[in-house]
Amino acid sequence: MRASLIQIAVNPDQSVNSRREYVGSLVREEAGADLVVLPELWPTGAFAYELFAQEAESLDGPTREAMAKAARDAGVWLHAGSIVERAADGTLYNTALVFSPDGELAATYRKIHRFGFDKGEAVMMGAGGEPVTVAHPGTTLGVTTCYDLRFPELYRTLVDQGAETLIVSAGWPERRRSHWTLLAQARAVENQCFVLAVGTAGTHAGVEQAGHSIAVDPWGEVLAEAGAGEEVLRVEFDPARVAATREQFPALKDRVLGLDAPSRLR
Ligand SMILES: NC(=O)CCC(=O)C(=O)O
Repeated sequence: MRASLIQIAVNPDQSVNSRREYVGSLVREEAGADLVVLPELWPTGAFAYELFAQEAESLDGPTREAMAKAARDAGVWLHAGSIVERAADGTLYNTALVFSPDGELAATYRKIHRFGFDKGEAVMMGAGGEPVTVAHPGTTLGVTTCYDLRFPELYRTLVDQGAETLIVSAGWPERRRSHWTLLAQARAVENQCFVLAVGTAGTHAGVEQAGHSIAVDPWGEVLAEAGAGEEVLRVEFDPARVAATREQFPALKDRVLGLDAPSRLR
């Protein structure tokens, strides 16, 4: 599998329309990859809350159109990051879009864990409720978005649904970069999966982004890591290593089920 993680610098001086065109051209340059992955909410930036209502779009909107065309032109599977989706009832969701190489929308995923720390996303957006896997011809993908990375139970559910390669499409701040790297490796080790985690670069809405997109193997080793700036991180991996790792060190077989009691913190 050849995967390209496109770490976009969300430049607030660029219009959303011109960023769509630009990102489409970056995807087209990855023709030949088996999978291309974009970060969370790259049209606006994940922390540009003041733009969410204005730039919200339906699942038939301009980002879908631009990314379907880019996937088709490049002939690639494309996880096109996420958009601010406006549902038919007016609710906003942070929704990831996955396209097959013919430009068909193969899957959507509404982010389940909304970022509540600064009250932005958790106040403005609805929560998704459906874990999503995608049957890519090379590997089963588990689709997750940014803050989800802190919640291991979602990843366990995806593994139970057959996920072998866990995607984390993010807009993660520099302030908590050590958590990003640590959690990406933890999700890989505990689930004996590949993790492909792509973030944004630059600064938007006053929040410096971490960059440092990362690919981790099922043993927790870092296969490739980006720097802080805009970059395409290209990585090759063999999905058969998931089954091999699980056979050689069968920790998942020793799970004790039924420990997921309701949280006392709620
Ligand atoms: N957009 C996000 O989900 C931000 C997550 C984050 O900053 C963190 O978990 O830390």
